[in-house]
Amino acid sequence: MDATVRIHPAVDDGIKPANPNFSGGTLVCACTDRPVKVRIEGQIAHNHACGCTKCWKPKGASFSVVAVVPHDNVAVLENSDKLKVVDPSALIQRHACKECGVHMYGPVEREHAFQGLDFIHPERFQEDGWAPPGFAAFVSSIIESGVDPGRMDAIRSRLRELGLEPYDCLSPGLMDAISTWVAKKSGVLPA
Ligand SMILES: N[C@@H](CCC(=O)N[C@@H](CS)C(=O)NCC(=O)O)C(=O)O
Ligand SMILES: [Zn+2]
Ligand SMILES: [Zn+2]
Repeated sequence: MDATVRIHPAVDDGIKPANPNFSGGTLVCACTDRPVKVRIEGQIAHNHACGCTKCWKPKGASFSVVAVVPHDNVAVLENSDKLKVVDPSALIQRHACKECGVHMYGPVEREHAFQGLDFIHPERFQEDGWAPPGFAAFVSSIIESGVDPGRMDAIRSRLRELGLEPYDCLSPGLMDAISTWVAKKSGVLPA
């Protein structure tokens, strides 16, 4: 394995398996003073590495690790006054801590296949046991953050070694789900 290619701290030294008894936890931002705390009920879904420029990445990481949970399972526990929406025009309303910059949760409120889901970064859980990432999305997008295009073969190989199949958009299953939603909405497929 070429471990010199750094992807993200949650995967670089081996991916931890899910605890089947994980029933939720608390996400905490990086502030030492008055950290934002967000309670998540239940296990996360569709966890993946994302290479896009919009998802929050820890320092030095080329990918984020991001998953979804139903919006009703998300509750801000402490210091909500520190939260600000990064880009109000985006599909994902990423609520970031104004001080440390960590994205705490990102609801999809717009009419979309992902409506009702919130995007979260499970590495911010205080607890272990969350479902590990299963694929890598928006891999080519890391070039937009300044990664040398000549490193892409090595990065895709490393992702495959880690069991994170690389895709330049979302995984086929999620892309199919989005297109199915669009086809049913337009009426070309029965609802
Ligand atoms: N190449 C673009 C891709 C951005 C993108 O489409 N990100 C995906 C994955 S998170 C998305 O669904 N974005 C919706 C949003 O940002 O609201 C970038 O890196 O900025
Ligand atoms: Zn913070
Ligand atoms: Zn992303």
